[in-house]
Amino acid sequence: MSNKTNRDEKNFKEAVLDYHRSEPKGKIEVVPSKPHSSQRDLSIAYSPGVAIPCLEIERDPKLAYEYTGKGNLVAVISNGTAVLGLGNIGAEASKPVMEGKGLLFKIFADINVFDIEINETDPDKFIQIVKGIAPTFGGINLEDIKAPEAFYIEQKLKEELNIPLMHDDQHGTAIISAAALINALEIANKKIGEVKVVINGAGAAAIACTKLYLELGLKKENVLMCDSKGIINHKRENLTPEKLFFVANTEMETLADALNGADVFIGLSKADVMTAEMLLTMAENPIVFGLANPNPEIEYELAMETRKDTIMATGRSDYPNQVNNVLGFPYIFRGALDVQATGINEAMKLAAVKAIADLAKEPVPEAVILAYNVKNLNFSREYFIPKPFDNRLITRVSKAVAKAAMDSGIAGKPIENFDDYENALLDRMGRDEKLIRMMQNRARSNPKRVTLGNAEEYNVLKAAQILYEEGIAQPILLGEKKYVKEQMKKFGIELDVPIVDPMDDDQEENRLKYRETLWKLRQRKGMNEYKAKRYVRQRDYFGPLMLHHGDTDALIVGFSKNYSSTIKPILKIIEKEKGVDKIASMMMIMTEKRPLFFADTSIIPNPTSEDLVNIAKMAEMTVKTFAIEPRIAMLSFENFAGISETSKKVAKAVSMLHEKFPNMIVDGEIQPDFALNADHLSDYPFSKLGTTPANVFVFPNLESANISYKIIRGLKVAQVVGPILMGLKKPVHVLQMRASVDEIVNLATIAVLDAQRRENA
Ligand SMILES: NC(=O)C1=CN([C@@H]2O[C@H](COP(=O)(O)OP(=O)(O)OC[C@H]3O[C@@H](n4cnc5c(N)ncnc54)[C@H](OP(=O)(O)O)[C@@H]3O)[C@@H](O)[C@H]2O)C=CC1
Ligand SMILES: CC(=O)C(=O)O
Ligand SMILES: [Mg+2]
Repeated sequence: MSNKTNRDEKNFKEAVLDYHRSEPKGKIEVVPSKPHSSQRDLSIAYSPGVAIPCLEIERDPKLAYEYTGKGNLVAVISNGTAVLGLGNIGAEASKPVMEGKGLLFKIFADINVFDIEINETDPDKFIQIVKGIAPTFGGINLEDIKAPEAFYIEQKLKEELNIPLMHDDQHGTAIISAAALINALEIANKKIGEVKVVINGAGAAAIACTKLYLELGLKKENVLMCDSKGIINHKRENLTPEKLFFVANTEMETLADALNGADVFIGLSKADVMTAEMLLTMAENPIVFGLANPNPEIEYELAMETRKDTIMATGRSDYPNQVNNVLGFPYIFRGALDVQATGINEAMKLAAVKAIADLAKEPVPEAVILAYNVKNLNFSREYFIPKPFDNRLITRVSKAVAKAAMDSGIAGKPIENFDDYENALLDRMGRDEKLIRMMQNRARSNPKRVTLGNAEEYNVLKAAQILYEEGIAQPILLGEKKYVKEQMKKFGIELDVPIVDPMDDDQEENRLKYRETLWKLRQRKGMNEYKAKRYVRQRDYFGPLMLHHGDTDALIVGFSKNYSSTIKPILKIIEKEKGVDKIASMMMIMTEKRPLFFADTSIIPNPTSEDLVNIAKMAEMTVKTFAIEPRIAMLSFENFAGISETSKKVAKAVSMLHEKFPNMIVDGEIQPDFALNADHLSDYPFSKLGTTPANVFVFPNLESANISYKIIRGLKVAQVVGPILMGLKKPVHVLQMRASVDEIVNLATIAVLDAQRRENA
């Protein structure tokens, strides 16, 4: 080991210990979930009030799910006999792992955990203890208990308890590795029914994994299983029933023998037991899962150096394809708890395998790509299993598991509406993407052609891929064809959509048509035919002209140019809507609770009262497109006082709005914190806003609007969508410079809805 590696390891060790000992020590704590500040609160939370739910539960034990936290509480229980790959280190020493699991349950699936380390190695006594504490919990996750005791313990407890219970090292590992195996086989172009598989390890994880692979089609005669003594063959004596099941009729003895010609190696044993020489003897495109923790059976670098065609997964987060049960247990328990399943059966496990395997083939959201600091993730040798921070796992896996529990008849409380359930899952995780999802669903019902400018840029290409694959829009890429294709290749983005290059020969007809139009539109504004001919070869003009002619339904531009130079050609070509004097723009701010809309954020520097009236009216109409009732606050830095010049301007706009549009919910001038707060609003009973907080903010000038949303964007406290251009006859929107992939996808989605609205108008 080099000095550098030594130093890195030492630093890492210190960092890990610091993390664990910093206050509050450990990784999880108990937090009250109900009010507790008054004497009355305490008399309800505890005696005497608490006796009432106690008696209710005595009458009907199922009511424990109603009146206590049981339904969302899982016990993570170990006796410390097979902790990671560290072996029998004892109950107390296993506590950091169990607390860690508690943390993962909470952050990934909002499940509360008590970690319980039991100092008992006798299986029957252990079972008795777990049974004794079971009433506390909605589910039980057994962890790091050594084989063969683990099989007996789990089996007995499953028979005796009727809550979701799973030994995660067995089934969690089986589920995730099976999903990875299905996908790795697809990449290797091999069939599960034909491959030769070597399983190294014959413990809890290995036995359960292999059994699940058999259910998926693996042939038992194609399996060679090895334990610490070598291949489990017919010559071996004193085998446990679990090992006996896998006895192979072979004279071969060693792992090296077994691997000769094998297609797949699954390591669930110990670090470094597989050598480069062994790997060299495997069949082509060898699938190598080195899953021992913390270090795999063969180091990733060594495997890849030895054979370039290796398709590899490990249990580690620092290499591609991490097979870790964190991809499964939070979501499997979430789904099982939510339907009050009486167990975790094969149907639920298989549903989880499929959901996880399928997810790896879908385009990866930008948030995940950013979390892993990579350029792109596409289904490939380097990515065939979803990443732990993929926030789609909760909806995909939990839904699949809950549904399987219902279909297989073990759900105590079936889910009535899976769309509502999906929303509840997302709400639980505090990710308010509901509106975006609703918008995307509506876009999908009638996807429109959306032309994306600057198509050579990665973010634009990635956004186009998502829009296309998710069926939100039919993207058209506007850019230099050759370069766009090169970039697609470079980023591994495969996308079969039209690429429009204004310079290309195949655009000659359009160039002529657009030249004529541009000249006619602008001939009294200094445009001559020669200039028009030149301009139509520029994308800034070509895109708006496509839109003008209906050769695209919507246009998204501006990724790499500033707003004002991007918007100029648009305004020369696309007319304003009837009755609109000045166009304006609006940002949608996706706060945790609900969306807010800010206008005008980028067009009218110092609006007059009349301008503010128009901005409010256009904002009202646009917000209605999202099926949201607009409640408009006309902002200032005073509340209904009209003292400063700014407030006077706003107050005048408000009185014009009240007179012209008596049904509009609009008032001011008001400060934003008052407009957002029901208590503060109640001080102004005369206001049209009543006591329901406003959701649309019309700012007194561009500076305040622009600065406000940029603070939010910069702080990353809420997703910002827009700017949504208001007042033009056609759906065209200008991106913020260097917009993120999500921002482009969201704005394109809005453009599709805009196009749909105009089609239906
Ligand atoms: N990546 C992941 O998600 C997961 C990884 N794991 C890892 O899998 C490993 C096993 O865990 P688990 O099944 O719970 O533990 P067990 O104690 O139940 O099983 C360990 C198995 O490994 C075998 N073994 C030990 N040394 C060797 C060797 N040199 N060659 C072949 N086999 C050997 C043992 O053989 P014998 O029977 O002869 O004692 C035993 O069968 C651990 O490293 C663990 O970290 C586990 C769960 C999830
Ligand atoms: C990941 C896990 O559960 C283990 O290594 O034991
Ligand atoms: Mg474990």
